[in-house]
Amino acid sequence: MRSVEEHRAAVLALVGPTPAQAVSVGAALGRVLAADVTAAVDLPGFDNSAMDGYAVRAADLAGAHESAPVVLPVDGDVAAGDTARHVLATGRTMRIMTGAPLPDGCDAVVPVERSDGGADRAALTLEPEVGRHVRRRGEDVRAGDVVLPAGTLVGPGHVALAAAANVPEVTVHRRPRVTVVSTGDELVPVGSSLEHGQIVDSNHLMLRALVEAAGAEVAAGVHLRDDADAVRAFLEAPDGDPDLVITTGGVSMGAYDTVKEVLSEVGGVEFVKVAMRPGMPQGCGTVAGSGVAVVTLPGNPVSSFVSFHVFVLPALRAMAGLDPAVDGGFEAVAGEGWSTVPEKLEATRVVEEDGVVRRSGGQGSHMLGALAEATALALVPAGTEHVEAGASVHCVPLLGHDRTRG
Ligand SMILES: Nc1nc2c(c(=O)[nH]1)N[C@H]1C(S)=C(S)[C@@H](COP(=O)(O)OP(=O)(O)OC[C@H]3O[C@@H](n4cnc5c(N)ncnc54)[C@H](O)[C@@H]3O)O[C@H]1N2
Ligand code: MOO
Repeated sequence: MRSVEEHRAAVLALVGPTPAQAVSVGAALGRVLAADVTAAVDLPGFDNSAMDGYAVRAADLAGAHESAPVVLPVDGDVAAGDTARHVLATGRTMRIMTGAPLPDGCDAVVPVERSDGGADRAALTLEPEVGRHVRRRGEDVRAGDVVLPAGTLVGPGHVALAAAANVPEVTVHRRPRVTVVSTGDELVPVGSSLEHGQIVDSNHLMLRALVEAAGAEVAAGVHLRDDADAVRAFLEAPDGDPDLVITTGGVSMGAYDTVKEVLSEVGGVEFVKVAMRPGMPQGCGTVAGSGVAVVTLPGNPVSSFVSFHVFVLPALRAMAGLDPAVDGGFEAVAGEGWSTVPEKLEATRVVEEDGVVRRSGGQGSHMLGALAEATALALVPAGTEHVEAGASVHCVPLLGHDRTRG
């Protein structure tokens, strides 16, 4: 049997980073920078006031105090957005608002709270030091600084910084494009009236949701019956011009396991047993002839879900320009004991709260009822028969519950 690491490496070998493209900074959320972002302007762009108050020359307020105000004539206002260049004369003040450019000659700001609020003459009760309540040009960022390095997964704060640095477009990796294929004669669309033996094609919607939750794009989605010709025709020329095709179902030992049957015949895709539970039957490769990269996931819903996290997610990260090895893994304490199979790595679906994990109900690979509550996978290594209550277990967060991916 192949180890989890070996199969993950085989899947990763199929893919590489997607090409770079320019996008407007406002559309960069969730994308990975393919090039450094360099500030076009200083931040702040000009010396400005941190307070609503009075622009002053600090030396004019020597000795000012609550009990000994210094009264200065007010030479008008400077508001945020005022583009005029004002000059502050010695022995005078101007009312100034937060973010407004400092008049030439001004070296401090007295907050309005330390005044009588006068508009023509103001009594000021603070003796400020030079620089008090002043935000200096370039104190945060200098024009020409690399503010975001290539490889950054763009979050809201990164969008804000690039925009403030007056960078209208950034270069990012194209979102990985994934075509999702579900297979099986028993499957019908959600909302159908179910005949005996039929089930809803939930993996299809589940895998689409996982692809999107991973920040990738669903290039196309299709359900195929267990018809070898239809499966062959689709996999040789899949819809959506995808970077990767993921299939679910039809990879085990059954008489109608069409994906395995067809791709074994076409060639280029290897079908293996991986020492993992759930998710033992797996396949991956490039379809001979077309060169389409395919990862074939098992059909059992929980197996498919777990396999996506363990094998497909690292590949999507690599395609997006991220480090595939970063998985947000964390150590937790088992809040209860449970048995596992010693021959395989067991991906127990768990609920994590305050660093303590418990199983999320039944662990059967068909049990979506128990899966939905899970927040993480506890990865119990092969060789373990029982996880003892109180033991430390290594966990990875499920998509939507990630804490430290990036
Ligand atoms: N004789 C053996 N039988 C099985 C083995 C084995 O080693 N020897 N392995 C078992 C394991 S482990 C798994 S996992 C499954 C994998 O089977 P397939 O990938 O071939 O999947 P199917 O047979 O098509 O379906 C399995 C199961 O999942 C349901 N299913 C399939 N697709 C969907 C979907 N899109 N949405 C919802 N549910 C789906 C399907 O109805 C079956 O119940 O094989 C075991 N058997
Ligand atoms: O591995 Mo299957 O994936 O155990 O149900």
